[in-house]
Amino acid sequence: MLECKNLSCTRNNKTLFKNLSFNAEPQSKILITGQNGSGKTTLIRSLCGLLPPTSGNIKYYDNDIYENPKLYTSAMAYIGHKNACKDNLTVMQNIEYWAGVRNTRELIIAAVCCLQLQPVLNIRYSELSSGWRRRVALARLLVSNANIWFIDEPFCNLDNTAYDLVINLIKIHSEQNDPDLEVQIIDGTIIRAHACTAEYKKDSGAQEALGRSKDGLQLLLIKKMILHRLKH
Ligand SMILES: Nc1ncnc2c1ncn2[C@@H]1O[C@H](COP(=O)(O)OP(=O)(O)OP(=O)(O)O)[C@@H](O)[C@H]1O
Repeated sequence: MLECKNLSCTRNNKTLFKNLSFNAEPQSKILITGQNGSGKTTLIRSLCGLLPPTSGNIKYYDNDIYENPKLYTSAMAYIGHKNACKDNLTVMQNIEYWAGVRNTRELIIAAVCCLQLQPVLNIRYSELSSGWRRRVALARLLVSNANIWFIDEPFCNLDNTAYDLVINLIKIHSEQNDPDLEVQIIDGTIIRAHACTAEYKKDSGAQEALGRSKDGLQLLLIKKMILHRLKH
């Protein structure tokens, strides 16, 4: 589904990654690990179509995502470091706005339930704590109805409850069938990609709330600093 060939990226005369190739099939999960500054966010932004790699190409169902971005843009959702929410809107208004952009109003309830946003729906985004802000941003994954999720540090600022909710979302999105693919960046230049297995906690009802939106959900790419939390 997503085919990456010989990706390289140089920034400020420093090679961040070189000749990185991997394929991501539906239902796969890719975990990107590496030291601070090694290029994880840069790689994700390249895969999202936001930062062309120095060389190599990325194809989504045989379409180069930089030459033919339209199909790809509507097929993926990206949650970066910045939550990209509107300060002056309430939580509900933010979610409604995203659903309006994607024409997915029928997914609003599932998104609210899955992130358990009911207590803050009428609060202005600017008045929320960091953890709640992150939860609101993650709700965008659900209303996007995207095949591919890119999440940069998904667990940043989350408490244990929210952490479990996000693990559930990841599990449901990828249907937990296939082994993960782990891409590791070491010392900024050495790249390896291999299969690994992540164990997830038992789900706690989120699946039911997500039922209607499940069909379109297939692949997840995450950058994570705390790999061991998924494995233990
Ligand atoms: N806008 C930019 N312009 C130039 N260089 C940048 C820019 N953003 C990041 N860099 C550089 O690219 C390198 C990789 O940064 P990146 O944010 O991809 O790393 P990371 O692995 O995600 O780091 P962290 O774990 O700290 O979030 C760093 O050396 C950084 O200084």
